[in-house]
Amino acid sequence: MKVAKFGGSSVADAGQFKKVKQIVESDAKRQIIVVSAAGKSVAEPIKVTDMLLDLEQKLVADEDPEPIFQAISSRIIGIRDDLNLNVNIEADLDIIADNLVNCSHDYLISRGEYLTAKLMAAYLGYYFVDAKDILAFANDGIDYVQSQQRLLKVLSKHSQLVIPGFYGANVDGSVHLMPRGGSDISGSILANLVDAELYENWTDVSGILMADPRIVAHSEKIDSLTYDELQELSYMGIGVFQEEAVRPVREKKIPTAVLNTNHPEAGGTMVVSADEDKNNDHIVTGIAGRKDCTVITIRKYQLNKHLEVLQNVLSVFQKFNLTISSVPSGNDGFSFLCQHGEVATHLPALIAKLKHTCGIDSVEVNQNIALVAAVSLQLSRRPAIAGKIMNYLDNSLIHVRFVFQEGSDLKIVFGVNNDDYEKTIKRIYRESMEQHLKRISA
Ligand SMILES: Nc1ncnc2c1ncn2[C@@H]1O[C@H](COP(=O)(O)OP(=O)(O)O)[C@@H](O)[C@H]1O
Ligand SMILES: N[C@@H](CC(=O)OP(=O)(O)O)C(=O)O
Repeated sequence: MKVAKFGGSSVADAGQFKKVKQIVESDAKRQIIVVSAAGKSVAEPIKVTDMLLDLEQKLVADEDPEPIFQAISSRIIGIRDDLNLNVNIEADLDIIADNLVNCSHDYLISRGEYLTAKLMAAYLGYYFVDAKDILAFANDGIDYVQSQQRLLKVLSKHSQLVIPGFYGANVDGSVHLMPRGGSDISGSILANLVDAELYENWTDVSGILMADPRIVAHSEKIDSLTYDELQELSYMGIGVFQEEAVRPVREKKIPTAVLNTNHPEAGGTMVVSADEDKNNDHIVTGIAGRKDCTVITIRKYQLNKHLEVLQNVLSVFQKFNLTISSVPSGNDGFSFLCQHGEVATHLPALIAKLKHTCGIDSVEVNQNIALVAAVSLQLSRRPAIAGKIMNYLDNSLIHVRFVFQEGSDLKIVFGVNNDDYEKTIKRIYRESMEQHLKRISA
């Protein structure tokens, strides 16, 4: 059995639905279909999920939600009518409208997936199952045992299912929403639950590219990479596969393919375990990064002898509810990396608290920093690669503010100024491709 997840771009309109149907019907093993909410297309500049978020804003601001609700409804009804489907989707829209005022955030934002899956099930002639009746979430994440029991029960009666992505249910039965891009996670969990022979993640690019195609035009495709490499790339920000979607497939070593709904014939990227990976001749497997980081460096003379200071500092970060990664910077210092958007409003209060309650000698803040990571299994085997990349950047006059290697040595991260972000990615890409071409022609 195969689990196939189709992203928002693959279900953006009736034309995309037709492509999905062709793909699904070309392989009888594609029995579990997961869909995102209708996403962007040439004619539709906004994802339904973002329209729902706008709708929620209107409700919070006590403004009239009707125009956005109508826009969402006409998009969904438009797909239904273009496909000549006999589905009373108005009944579902009425229920959502009735619930608007009192419903939870998770319920409202998940309705794009719910409605899109209803249409897809009717179009494919598959059985619709609500994700909240399958994916059970407890406090510490997905409950695999309960979710599997529920899924197998449905599968014993219906062998072809469409399930909305992006949500499941809490213990009390209410909707549990996943992070943005979460349909990838739903598909991956479902693949785990049925021990799928393949998890297919259908999107609008022919696989995972070595670098973001919006930065490096005609970037080389990664033919295969390991779960760990994908995890690192996703963590660093490649949008094509949600970071939390790696674990469920890795746990059961389920081969995972990233494929293009618009060009199924083009092939894609295979994600496999390290012992099956064939992509050993690139010095860098992929490059990813993100802008707008804030680096907060604390210093304390002989910090290694005063670990209680670090403990105090960490508890301050915890109080402000910040997601951080931390890096030792020399004997007496420690740097904490945060996303600017998350830390900006708290910065003055955070700095004051760090200065006055933690027993540190100094605190320094650097903003507008971009992180760029080169990820490769080869980095752990050939440490000199890190030095080579540093050389390329130095030759390009890119000021590297700091470097660290982490993630079981699979990734080396360069901190550069925001303005150098694209240039850094392009430079690492160009040099690693040149090295690769030299190696294969030698
Ligand atoms: N390294 C990369 N390889 C492929 N796509 C990437 C990469 N980095 C960023 N992307 C972007 O991710 C997009 C696909 O993710 P997403 O928009 O979530 O698709 P979907 O709607 O199918 O879920 C691509 O259109 C591409 O612009
Ligand atoms: N619709 C949700 C979940 C999702 O996975 O979407 P997509 O597959 O289009 O990235 C979002 O926009 O975040």
